[in-house]
Parts: sequence; structure tokens; C-alpha cells
Amino acid sequence: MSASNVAIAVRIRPESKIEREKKHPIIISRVSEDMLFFDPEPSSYHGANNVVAMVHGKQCPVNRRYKNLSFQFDSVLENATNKQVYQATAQKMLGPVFDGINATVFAYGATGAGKTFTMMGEPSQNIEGVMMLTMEEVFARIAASADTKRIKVVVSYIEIYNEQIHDLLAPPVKGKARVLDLREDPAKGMTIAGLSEETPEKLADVISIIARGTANRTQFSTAANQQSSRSHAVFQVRIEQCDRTAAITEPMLVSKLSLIDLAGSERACRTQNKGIRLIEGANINRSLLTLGSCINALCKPPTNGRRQYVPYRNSKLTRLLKDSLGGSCRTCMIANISPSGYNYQDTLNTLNYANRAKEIKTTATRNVVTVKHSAVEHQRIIKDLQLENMQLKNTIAELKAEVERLRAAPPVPLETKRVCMDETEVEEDADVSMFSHTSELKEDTPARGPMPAMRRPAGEQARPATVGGMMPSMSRNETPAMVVRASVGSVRPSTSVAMAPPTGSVAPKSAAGRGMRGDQEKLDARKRKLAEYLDRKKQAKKQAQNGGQPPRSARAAPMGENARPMSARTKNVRFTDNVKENATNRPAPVVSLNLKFDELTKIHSGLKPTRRVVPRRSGFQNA
Ligand SMILES: Nc1ncnc2c1ncn2[C@@H]1O[C@H](COP(=O)(O)OP(=O)(O)OP(=O)(O)O)[C@@H](O)[C@H]1O
Repeated sequence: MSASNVAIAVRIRPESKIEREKKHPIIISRVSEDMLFFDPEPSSYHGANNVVAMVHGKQCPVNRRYKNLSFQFDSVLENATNKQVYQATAQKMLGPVFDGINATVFAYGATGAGKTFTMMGEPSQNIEGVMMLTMEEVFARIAASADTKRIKVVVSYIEIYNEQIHDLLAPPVKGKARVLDLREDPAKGMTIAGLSEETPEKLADVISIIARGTANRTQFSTAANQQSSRSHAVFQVRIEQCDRTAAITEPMLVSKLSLIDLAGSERACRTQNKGIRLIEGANINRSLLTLGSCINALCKPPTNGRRQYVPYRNSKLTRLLKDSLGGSCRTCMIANISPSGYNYQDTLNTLNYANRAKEIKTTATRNVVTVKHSAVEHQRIIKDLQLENMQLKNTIAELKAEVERLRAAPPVPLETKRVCMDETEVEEDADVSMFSHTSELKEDTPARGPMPAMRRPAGEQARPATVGGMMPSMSRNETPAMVVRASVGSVRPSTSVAMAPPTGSVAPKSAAGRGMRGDQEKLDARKRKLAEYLDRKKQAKKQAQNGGQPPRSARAAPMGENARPMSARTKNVRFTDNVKENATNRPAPVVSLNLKFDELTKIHSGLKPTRRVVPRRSGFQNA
């Protein structure tokens, strides 16, 4: 149990059009985030006995006494958005509410001071009010703890109009709202008999509930406010939480959050109300007066050890707020005021009200109830759990299928790759150009298509790990260059050829792209040279077939001693995927690729014993 004062936030709304037109002085000066001056002394005078002074850039008479009253509250908000008001008030109540403590947030102030704007927002301008912002966070918190808790939200919406409680969520009967009764329950506190309750599951449900209820609320135009609320509106949210592990009896936290938009106190001379509006105004004032009396009584220290009598019963509003003001509840009051001298007396009354209310102490207690589930309730829990179980099973099955699909699918497209051919599996005497070898590989490798998985050749040293599929010396921005590395037999050193980016890759457009074109030209030159060389080789071969011996350089090197015999038509060539050899140095997966004998011989014959073309690594850069 913890005692805390009623938290007070004062919101100063901007001057209204009518206030600006009437050219009244500004009578509120906010000096810090928790302090303001009411009717401050003018800061500068113009002339000795002149009747003007400047306050906030406005003229005001100097021949009167200024109240110059200072007020301190929990927060004073000026030019603030509804979100900022929410963060300073209702948001702070949500922690206790989810801890099982009741809380109340109510907007208080004279008519036209901005209570409805604060609590409901301005739906026509997409401005959310404290109610909606609170509910947004309620659902966000529920979603965050969905794994461990079952949380149920129950809402109700009523208005107190002319001392009658109307159910705003029940359909009107013969055009009239359903009238409800207040009951005092020793266990539950103040309850409303026959109240309609709804259980929204998401924010969208709450939006429609609030819109439906607000449409039923009694609002009329007065001289003081175009759309004046003629009733106190109370939106209550009950939050029931229990652990997900269901038991026959289990502790449940039940807390209630009341969000209240009070009707504004009004003076008949200002509102110019007559007839029914005048009666409404009198009822509003009476209930607010009772609220003031209750606040006064709650602030007074006990006399002879006895607490002051608090006249809760004198109005429906104070009976309903009994828990919020003097019971086990956290309470926050948003006092709405206008900055204009046009509302001088109303603003002073509101500030005095708020100043007294901040003295009220409430003792918040957690509401833990032990719920013994009935057989029916227990069956419902079992059903819920079975449903959840089934959903989880379905999710697992879907995930398993996805894993299988991914396993079966070719590996992720590569941007940099190193291809190694096992030396023992390439035929010795094949004789096709190196150029055709490189182009074969290039054409067979789609830009973003499947890449054969590869394996490091036997006996070759582990290469440094690549990061993100790139060569160790490459920067992250380098365009993926394809590096083909091959070795044949023990006599052939490995050959590396830098190749163009895979077919279909996007051509870089930047300076890096120009560098890439430069490299492409060099590569093309190399290719041309290779083609020339290969032509010479072909010529030599033809010559040999015609009886003459081919030149020695054109002859393929002998196979290594450990070489396995070549199969009839196909051979396995294994590729090592450097992308897979990531920073963790995990071995790359191995996939065997069946190549036709012809292709294999082409590849093999394209390897040149001594020639080594070092790939230029900084040439290709991503655009
Ligand atoms: N912070 C604000 N920023 C901009 N406009 C505001 C602000 N507060 C109030 N207003 C405007 O002032 C007018 C009166 O506000 P609102 O209806 O909220 O007053 P109220 O205190 O609820 O009055 P009542 O008690 O008569 O219902 C409205 O037109 C509203 O849009």
C-alpha cells in the first residue's frame, strides 16, 4: 500500500479567436515546467500615469492591482500537443494500472477551456486525445506480455447528465438513453447496475466504441463554446490479468482505469443559456461544487482523530469518483485553463481548485482476487489453450516446410565466388581454349541464380575467410567480381582469372562504375590476348593431327600420380563457395556438379600451366 498525492497537470490552451478579437490581456505566465503566475505584474510600463502596460505583448491597465499569484503543480503545459499532455499524465498511471492498482484521469476546467479537446482529441483533424493514446499503449503493453499473461480488457462508457447516469454504449430506447443506477458494493466499490460492457480485442475496436459512445453524448452549442459538453463523460477500462498457466484457482489482478471528461463550470451571464440549457448548467455547477467540497474536506487534517466528513453522496459525480479521490486509487487531474483575461475568474477558480486537490492523498492498493474457475470457465480455458496449441503446431509445421524448401533450393545467389576444380578429376589431354573455359563458366552462372556449392581442392591451404561473400582484400562496396581458380595435376600451378560481374548484374553508374568500365576494358584486352593464344594452340593441334607434332607449349601437362581415372561420359567437378566461408571459418557445404565430359574437357583444356592472371580487386564497385 502506498500513499501518494493527486497529481495535477495544468494545460494552458492557445487563445481562441474570440479572445484574440476582444483583445484581453494574457493573465497566465508559465515560468517553468511546473510553475505559473496568475495575473502577473506588468513587466514594463509606458508612461507615468498611462493606463497601459505590456503583458505578453498586450496592453493592460496599470491602475489596478495585480494578483501576481504563483502556483506550483506537477506539470504546467503550454503550447503542448495532446501526446505531451498524455505523457505527463495518463501514461504515468499505466504502470500502476498494470500492477493491479485503480487509476483515474480527469479533465477539469471552465466551459471552453479545452477538456474535451484534451481527452477526446479532434477526430476531424486526426488529433488523438488522451483516451485514445492511453488505449494505444494499453494494447501495446498487452501485446508485449502476451507470451506470459492472459489479459482481458473490458470497457464501458457512461455520461452523467442532469444527475442521471446514461449508458452510452446501449442503444437508446425510443430515442432516450438507458438510465442506470449506482450501487455501492463492499467488495467491488462503486458499481453501476446493468451497465453494458464490451471487450475490445484491438485498438480499432476501441476507436469504434468511443466513436459510438461519443455520438450518444449530450452536446449542445452555447455562447461560450460551439460544442459544449452538457454532461460528465466517464470511459472505464477494466484490465484483468492472470498468468498463462491455467490452474483451477489462480490469482488475478483486476484494475480499473477511469478516463473522465467533466462538463465545464459555467456562468449563465457568459453562456446566455435559457430553459433546458440553463437547467443543465445548474446541474453541472452543482456537481462540480460538490466535487470542490469533497476536495476541501479531503484536504483538511483530521480533528480529534476523526476525518472530515466528505459529502460524496451529494452528487452522482462525487459518488462515482469516491474511490478516485479518497480511496485506493492513483489520481491525476488535468486542469484546463485559457490564457486570456477574458476568462479571468474561471481560470482563477480552476487554479484554486487544482491547488487544493494536489493536497489530497490517496492510498493505492493492488487488487488481487483469487479466481476459482467454474467448470464452464475451466473448459473455456482448456479450449483456449487447445486452440493456441493448434495454432502453434501449424506455425511449427509451416516453419519446418519452409526449412525443407530452403534446404532443397539451390544456395543463395552469390556475388563473389571462387571456383576450384579438383585436380584429380580433370582429364589430362583435353585441349580447348582457356577463353572458352572462362566464358563457359561465366555464361553458366546466372547473376542472381543458383551457384554450385564448392569444396576446396585436396591439399590446398585453407584460404582466409571471406566476409559477406567477398575476397578478404575487397572492400564491402566492391562489385562482386568472379574469381575462377583452377589447378590441374601437380605440375600445374593454380590459375586465377578475374572475370566480369555475373550476367544481369546492374551496371554501376558512379565514379566507381567508371572504374569498373576501365577494368572491363582491361579484362576484354586480356580475353582478346587469350583468344589469340588459343587460336595459335588450335592451329598447332590441327597441325599435329595432320601428322606434325604440336608445339610443346600447346600440349597439356601429364596427370598427377594420384589422379583417378576419368569416367566414360561425366565427371564430378566440385566447387568451393567462398561466400559460405564466412568470418567464422565454417567449412563450406559441398555439392557435386555433374558436368558432361565435353564440358569438362573444355574446362580442363582451358587451364594454362604457367599463366597467372591476378584479379584486379578494387575495380568493380557497387553503384
Ligand atoms: N490545446 C488546444 N489547441 C487548440 N485548440 C484547442 C485546444 N484546447 C481547446 N481547443 C479548442 O477550443 C474549443 C473549446 O474546447 P473544448 O470543447 O475542448 O472545451 P471544453 O472545456 O470541453 O468545453 P465544455 O466544457 O463546454 O465542453 C474547441 O474549439 C477546441 O478545438
